[in-house]
Amino acid sequence: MKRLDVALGERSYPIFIGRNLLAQAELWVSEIAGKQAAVVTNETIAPLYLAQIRQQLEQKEVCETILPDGEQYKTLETLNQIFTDLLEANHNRKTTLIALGGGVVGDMCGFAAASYQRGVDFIQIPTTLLSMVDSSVGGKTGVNHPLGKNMIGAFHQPQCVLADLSLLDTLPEREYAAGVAEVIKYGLICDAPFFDWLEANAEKLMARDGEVLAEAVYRSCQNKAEVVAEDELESGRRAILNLGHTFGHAIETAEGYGSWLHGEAVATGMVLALQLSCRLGWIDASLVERATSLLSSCNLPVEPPKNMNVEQFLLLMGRDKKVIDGRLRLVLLRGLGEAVVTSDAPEQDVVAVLRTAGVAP
Ligand SMILES: NC(=O)c1ccc[n+]([C@@H]2O[C@H](COP(=O)([O-])OP(=O)(O)OC[C@H]3O[C@@H](n4cnc5c(N)ncnc54)[C@H](O)[C@@H]3O)[C@@H](O)[C@H]2O)c1
Ligand SMILES: O=C(O)C(=O)C[C@@H](O)[C@H](O)[C@H](O)COP(=O)(O)O
Ligand SMILES: [Zn+2]
Repeated sequence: MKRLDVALGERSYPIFIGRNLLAQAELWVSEIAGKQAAVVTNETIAPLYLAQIRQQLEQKEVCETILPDGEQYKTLETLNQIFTDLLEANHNRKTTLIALGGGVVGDMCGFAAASYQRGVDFIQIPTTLLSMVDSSVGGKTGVNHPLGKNMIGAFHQPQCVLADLSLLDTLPEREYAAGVAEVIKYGLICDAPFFDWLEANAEKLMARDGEVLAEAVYRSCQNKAEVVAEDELESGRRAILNLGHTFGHAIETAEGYGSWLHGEAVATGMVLALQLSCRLGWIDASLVERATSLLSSCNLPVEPPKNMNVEQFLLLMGRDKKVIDGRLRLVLLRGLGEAVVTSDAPEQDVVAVLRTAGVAP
């Protein structure tokens, strides 16, 4: 088992990474300060792992919420189910919420924890690769709105993150690949040696080789923890974690949340962001090719959907949370491992990149 710490002063917390960690109560049950705990999970994960959680929480007064499964349920309406269950079970401000699931459950449980009785503790037990390497770390929580992705939410840090790699044994291939997109993101934005290592180990990573997987999760969390520690509330540098997301969120929103997985939309979004960086003369075409080929070899899409047009992209990208004074702010690369947040990309170049990628006007 390996441990990393997210250094945020009094909000600091550990990330534990290893196999068979659920059974190690000293790592996470010890973080529950009171006698009440509430598990939030979904209908797919509950039959797989809820019994193991219950076993560890025998001494606690436990409330359970089992959400419907899917990005399309990451909404304010579904969130209310958590509040209703907590209130019916008389949970007070000393309760601790436990997110057992992927990024959807984690983001919703985290937002419930941020807002239930004005804020209670929560623990992240991520069950997907994506949630282990990204969404469980850093305290971004929230839900989608039909008009935009993650538009309602709060920053709320967990008490700890338990990344139990054995839970990935049941994760479907397509979901696993979606997580790999966010892993590759770290190499591109801030860790060139990690990108080189991923190129060399892509086959083993996709085969879920134990050592390679553990290293990929560790390096990803380390990179994310460093960025978050520097800029918890995204007033500056943290936005680099959004590489590909302005394009990607537009795809997810246009497709109605769910037909494109988040990681898939980010993969395509990163390719578009790199193509734009290249068009502006900031990176070589060879880097765009390397990234595209790595993402492709990990079974990720690298071309935008054929049913979206440029107008739709620009409308949805215009609602991105990074927009200031009506100007798009994009995460682009100045080199491998050198992401920048910029409003210097002219709209005509964004349009040209989309058109070259086959998007209709
Ligand atoms: N807060 C953040 O910083 C952050 C970062 C990245 C992504 N996100 C959000 O995370 C979400 C995507 O997360 P995700 O990719 O984990 O998707 P997800 O939560 O929808 O989970 C993917 C699918 O896998 C199933 N599943 C989960 N764990 C499983 C397991 N161990 N075995 C079998 N099936 C399992 C789920 O039920 C679901 O059907 C998006 O909403 C995205 O916006 C948030
Ligand atoms: O932690 C962050 O910061 C990120 O941007 C990580 C992203 O991978 C993640 O998808 C996040 O939810 C996007 O946040 P948003 O603020 O662009 O909605
Ligand atoms: Zn993301």
